[in-house]
Amino acid sequence: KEAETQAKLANVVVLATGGTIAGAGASAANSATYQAAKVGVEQLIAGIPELSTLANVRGEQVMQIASESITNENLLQLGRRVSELADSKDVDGIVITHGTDTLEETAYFLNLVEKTDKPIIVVGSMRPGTAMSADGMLNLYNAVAVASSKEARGKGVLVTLNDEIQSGRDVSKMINIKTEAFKSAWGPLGMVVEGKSYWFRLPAKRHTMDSEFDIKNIKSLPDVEIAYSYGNVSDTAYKALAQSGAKAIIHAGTGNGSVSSRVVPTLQALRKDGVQIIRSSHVNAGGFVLRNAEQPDDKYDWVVAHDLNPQKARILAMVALTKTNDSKELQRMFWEY
Ligand SMILES: NC(=O)C[C@H](N)C(=O)O
Repeated sequence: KEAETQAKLANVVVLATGGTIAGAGASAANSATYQAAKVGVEQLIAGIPELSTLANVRGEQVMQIASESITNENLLQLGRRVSELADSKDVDGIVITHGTDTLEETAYFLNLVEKTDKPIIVVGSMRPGTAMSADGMLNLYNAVAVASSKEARGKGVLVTLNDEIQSGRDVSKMINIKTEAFKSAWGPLGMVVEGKSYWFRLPAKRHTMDSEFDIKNIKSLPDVEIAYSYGNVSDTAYKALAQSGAKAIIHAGTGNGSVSSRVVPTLQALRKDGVQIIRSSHVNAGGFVLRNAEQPDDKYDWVVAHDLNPQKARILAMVALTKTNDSKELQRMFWEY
């Protein structure tokens, strides 16, 4: 009987990378002061016996780090492991436990490069498991529920926190002290309640199966850096980043990606030297940058990131640059993904 139930359940692999969801604090009152990346994947899974009613779950510790320290090498390592598992007929869904600081970057990266329609869910938590009212347990339970469901197939990489199912492309960490931390300017795709998912909308941008990028063809990622803009900004950071070898600079601009007149001549010169200039916005609730609005992008041969925030624009620029260095092609990709 037990073997029969097991055979019917989906096979879900939990790839653990660290973060607060694997964090531990000195006391239950420590919701904000703790060490990330302390608890191993086996302990995380064992802490939620109810997972066994959702799926046959097994864990793998891919790395054990706080996500602010993730490198391009880590991204590639994780991406390759996800791809191997997705290719296996014994795996129905993949969950990645991850720190929340760069969770949106990893989720978007996987959304671009994984050629599979199997569910890939990235999950984190805002409080360590040792804290009162820790959120990781339910977030992980929800992630496994979504990963084991047929309805999650073909919807791109998803993120489950705070009972919501978000698109890995759109979602961003908006606040660092609430469990309601992850938002998308365009709204969640659905909700998970008591292990069941309820869907309301679908992602419109190209992803996974429909993407022209494939982790199997990516050997390394080029250097793409971000420069932050504000009143009285100087061109020092832009110049230094270019000098250190950046192939593209994401301008984390004010408002609609506007560029200070103090910086425009430098960005024009850098573009002439071959550096791609990509205008994004750091406004909090979601930027929306349009070509030739605010700056003459056609004339300067710059690219706009549209609604991608600077950190997501960096991910797409790196992946795109593995295929092309043509600014028109880059712009096409920024509209399509
Ligand atoms: N809530 C978290 O997971 C934050 C942590 N610094 C991390 O990203 O690993």
